[in-house]
Amino acid sequence: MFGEVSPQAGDDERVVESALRPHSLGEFIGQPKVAAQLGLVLEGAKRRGRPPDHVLLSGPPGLGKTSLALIIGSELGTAVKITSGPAIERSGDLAAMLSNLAPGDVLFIDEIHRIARPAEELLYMAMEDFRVDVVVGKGPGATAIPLDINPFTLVGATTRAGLLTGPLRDRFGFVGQMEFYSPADLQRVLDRSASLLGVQLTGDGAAEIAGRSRGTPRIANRLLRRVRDFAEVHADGRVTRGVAEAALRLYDVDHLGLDRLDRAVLEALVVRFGGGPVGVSTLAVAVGEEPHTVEEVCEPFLVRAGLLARTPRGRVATEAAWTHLGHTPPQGAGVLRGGAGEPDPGGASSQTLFDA
Ligand SMILES: Nc1ncnc2c1ncn2[C@@H]1O[C@H](COP(=O)(O)OP(=O)(O)OP(=O)(O)O)[C@@H](O)[C@H]1O
Repeated sequence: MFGEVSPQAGDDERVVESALRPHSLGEFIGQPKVAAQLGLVLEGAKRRGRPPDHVLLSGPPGLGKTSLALIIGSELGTAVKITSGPAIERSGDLAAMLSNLAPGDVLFIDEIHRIARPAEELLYMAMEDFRVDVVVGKGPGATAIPLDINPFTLVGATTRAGLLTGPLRDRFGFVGQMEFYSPADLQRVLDRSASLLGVQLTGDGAAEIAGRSRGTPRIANRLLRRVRDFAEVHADGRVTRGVAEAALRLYDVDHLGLDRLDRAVLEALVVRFGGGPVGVSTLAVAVGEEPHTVEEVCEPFLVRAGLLARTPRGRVATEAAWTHLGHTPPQGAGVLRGGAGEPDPGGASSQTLFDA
């Protein structure tokens, strides 16, 4: 049930992704607020010689939550055991995991909002008192035997902090809200990755890729690898602005960084549903995707980019979305001029991503 810290050999893309991970807070680019706050939490714990408070990291996929969980382990000099909410099917599985932790270990639970309810309840006592109740027997004769476990630090990651129950959220001593990265920080991520991969990346090439990376380091690194392929096959291997533009055109990544699925969502919203409002499930069916993929992968960025708004009545395309897709926005009232709906679940500020 525990995942390995290093991914399986043979899975090239994941091996590269792991190789590109920052290993210390000093190496971790961007997220100045979370990094500074977390640095303090870890330093305080180290000085006291005690495991730090439990940490919840929240934000859209690919912003560095797993990287930070691994960094917490390496900064503390302890092992990190990895699992995920959906992988914990029975509370007994979680009890076994918790009782196998060595003193001070970090337990990383990705997608913690998807943990089953009985396992979540077991986690409460483990987080607070470092104890679990092991239930022996079934039915009316069942008894709960309390079992001490070693002090540990739970690091939970979630793309949907709002779905966490109050009691679980309250047991985290530190909550880090990850923000989308600025283009300047993404350029630094790209420069670092290029030097680790031995790719010649020019400043304007990095700027071009950064501007199309949806504020997300994982996407920046993925685009860099695709552009590198293009540079090696169709050019002299150097990643310049021209090479990046040509490669990303080939891979259907537009100048705002929208990919095929983002555009399909916007196109369905604008063309099939006249700009909305429409429910997320209907929208997901229209593009042949799972509602949670549309909600957790596409929407945070589309909202942040001011292309889609979440309103109490459903999803609505903004005027910018109509224009971006090459359609004329309907005239008159009712067309939103910016992402004026519900705030981005990633918690990103209202600063536009495309101002650099
Ligand atoms: N601050 C950063 N500096 C440099 N590289 C980063 C940073 N954050 C993330 N990355 C890169 O982005 C990749 C994705 O990061 P990570 O897996 O930690 O994200 P995540 O938020 O856990 O995503 P998910 O929730 O989808 O698992 C990493 O392999 C790493 O190469």
